[in-house]
Amino acid sequence: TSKRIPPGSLGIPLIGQSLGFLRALHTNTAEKWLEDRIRKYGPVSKLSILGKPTVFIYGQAANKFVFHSDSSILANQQPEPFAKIMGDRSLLELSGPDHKRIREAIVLFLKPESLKKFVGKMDEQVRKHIEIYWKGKQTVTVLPMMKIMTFNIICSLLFGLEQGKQRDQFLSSFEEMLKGLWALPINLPFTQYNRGLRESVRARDLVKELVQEKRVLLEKNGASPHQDLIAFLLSMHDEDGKQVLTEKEIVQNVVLGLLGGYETSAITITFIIRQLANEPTVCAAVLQEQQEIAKSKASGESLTWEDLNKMKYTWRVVMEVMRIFPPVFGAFRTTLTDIEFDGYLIPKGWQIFWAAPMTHMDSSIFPEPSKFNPNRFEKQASVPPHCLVPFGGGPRMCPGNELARIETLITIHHLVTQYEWKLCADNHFSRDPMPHPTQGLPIKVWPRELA
Ligand code: HEM
Repeated sequence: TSKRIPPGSLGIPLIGQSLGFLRALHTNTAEKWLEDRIRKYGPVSKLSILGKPTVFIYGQAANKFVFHSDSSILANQQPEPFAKIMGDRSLLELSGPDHKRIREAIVLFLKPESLKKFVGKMDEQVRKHIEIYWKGKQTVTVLPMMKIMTFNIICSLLFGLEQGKQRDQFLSSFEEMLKGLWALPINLPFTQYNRGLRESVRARDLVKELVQEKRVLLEKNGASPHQDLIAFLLSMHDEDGKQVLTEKEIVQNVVLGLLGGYETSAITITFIIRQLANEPTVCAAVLQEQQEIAKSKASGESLTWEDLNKMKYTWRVVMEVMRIFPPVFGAFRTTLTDIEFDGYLIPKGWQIFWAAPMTHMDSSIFPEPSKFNPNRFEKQASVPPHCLVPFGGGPRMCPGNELARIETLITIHHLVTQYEWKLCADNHFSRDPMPHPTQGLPIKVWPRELA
């Protein structure tokens, strides 16, 4: 082929530009880091991140290309740390029929019609959380509290695991696993990558035990297939009576669901709380919408699916928070053949890197992009396709988006109707690689006096 490989440099072997990029994420200058690249090399450029040659592409057409290219040319193979820590049978590593089979099974459990019946239970868990961690307190550090809450919700939904020692063991393993994902793939004692690898083995062993316990319970008819994701997947059989997912696939994919789901949701809720403190007018409008819903309920009555569908303004606030502060900065694909994009050749086996902020903060797509303005979503059709991508897009779009919507709306409902708050720390945040506000967002809280 006569096409050119994109401009740029691959840097020092193995390390490439990883350190510079990770530092930029940490100091919350990753958008600028990428903009500098674009100024220097143009819209398509090569670099090396997390151990592999990579091409960075951005914009509406680039997002469409990443999310909708056929999986036979653009696979979801991740950089080495993701692959080793998450395992070779997780959705993140699979493409084609295997991806489709596992994803369809998980989506069947996470689709809105199935999650509807968990709204009451999630409502109960959010109230319990607020009762324990917020009631009577003068200050609350939001992010760690929200991580506990979303971890608990997802643990009971995916694993059927309620509060207790087993669940606490999980939390510490999962935190280390998450940190290891975006580490340099240098496996020496005391590196973050090494800790991530060790904890991933421990976490998978814990989940394996849980799967085996659940299998026994199901065989004795003591568990409902619909009570949690593990029971659901264990109960799925094809026409020949064969279990649709192997035990290894169940283990790796419920771990993926938990890892993909709890910190992302906790961060979204944390940034909403931060934003409501910074934007009194927006906060007043959210309060008004939520009080209308609260008025229609008896004291202590749970929120329902129908209530969530009335939270239209609050949902616009959530979308605006995810536009400006996307929990997932970006992700990778791997080319399975030489492919062409925008006149350049991207060789087989290279990574492609997409980054959400590049369209979220583009003024030709979202006018005055730094301005927090939930009303920009009043007309859904006003957002062009492939531009608002906090959950990705296409056949790999986040299957947990409905679960995230439900837990976020329930939490905001209870917090704004019961409490007021103001920030105790500055507005700064860093990305590790997910955005973390200074000191985890400590706030002063007091009960809301009802008018
Ligand atoms: C606000 C919360 C969340 C955000 C912002 C988010 C974001 C994302 C993004 C951007 C992707 C696509 C990555 C790519 O295309 O490379 C993704 C995939 C995924 N997410 Fe989420 N997520 C959230 C919550 C959840 C929850 C609650 C779950 C699980 C219950 C979950 C499970 C997954 C899984 C399994 C995938 C891989 C799907 C596949 O490859 O087919 N996520 N998520």
